[in-house]
Amino acid sequence: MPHSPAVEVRGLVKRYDGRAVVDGLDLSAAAGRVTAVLGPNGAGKTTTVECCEGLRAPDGGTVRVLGLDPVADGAALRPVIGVMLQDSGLPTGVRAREMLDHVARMYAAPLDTDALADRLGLGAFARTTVRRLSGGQRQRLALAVAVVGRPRVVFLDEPSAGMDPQSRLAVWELVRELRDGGAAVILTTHLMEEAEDLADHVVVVDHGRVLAQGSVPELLAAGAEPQGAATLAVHAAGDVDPVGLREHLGAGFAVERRSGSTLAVTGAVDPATVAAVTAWCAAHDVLVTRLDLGRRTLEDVFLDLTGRSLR
Ligand SMILES: Nc1ncnc2c1ncn2[C@@H]1O[C@H](COP(=O)(O)OP(=O)(O)OP(=O)(O)O)[C@@H](O)[C@H]1O
Repeated sequence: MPHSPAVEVRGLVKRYDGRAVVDGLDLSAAAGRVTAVLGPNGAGKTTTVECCEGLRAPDGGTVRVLGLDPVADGAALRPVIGVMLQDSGLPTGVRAREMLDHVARMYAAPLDTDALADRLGLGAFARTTVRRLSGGQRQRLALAVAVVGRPRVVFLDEPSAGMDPQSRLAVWELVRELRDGGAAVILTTHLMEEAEDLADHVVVVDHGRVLAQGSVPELLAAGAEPQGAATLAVHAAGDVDPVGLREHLGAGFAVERRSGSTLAVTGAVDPATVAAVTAWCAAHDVLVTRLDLGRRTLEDVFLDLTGRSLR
């Protein structure tokens, strides 16, 4: 029998003030898989996820979670889904640990709250009210609350936003365990590293539509450089002028700014190109701190698909 997806979204439309912020979006997420939804600010990720959670009613299309309609069948779904909202959504006057224990009591077979609190480091702020938690602490509590009921489907909206590196690693480990335990995990993120590390399936959305989807290797392969071309990332200690370097390298090379001090040189990069780049940098008193050849990242694919301008 074919395996039906845990979450299936077909032709989803959601309008605000007559404007479609989700505009015919298709998405499916399987059990035992992490599905990452990526997209620029305002792309429609949260709106899509909130339609799956039953928090918003679609204006068009269908959403099914474990075969049920999240709005009409909300009561049946609530015990088997876990939700971590972007703004945590937790009541602010309750102490952190009391909140977790209270939610745990609502489920038939919750996780051991001592162990969960321990691994997410909640002990340090167990008696602090939600209102007084730092952003990262609140995120950790919201994640614990989302998973304590052993959900079959977990929605995590930017789960590691604002977290320190230690917390992020703990979150990633927990997400992998949920997946390995058979849950369908759907997460939104702006962290390409998070998607590369965790996701079995990546869905890139913009303007409320899916631009591309697949595994990370599939997306990287689909956006590969033309035959013979490669990208050399030039990381420098200070600002680098892409126009000057492009003129120095001549026709056949494109030079783009990736961030203030990183340039991407694309073309038929050979040893002479690398020498020309470092010679130009030396002549302009630019200290090169790192050179990376070739490895296209998910961020490259994302920027190619969604453009480089701010929204
Ligand atoms: N309740 C609302 N009323 C009106 N507009 C809304 C409402 N909720 C969301 N929007 C608009 O819908 C669009 C999509 O928002 P959404 O939160 O889904 O984007 P997102 O991809 O999650 O963005 P981000 O990465 O910034 O979290 C935005 O332009 C937003 O302003």
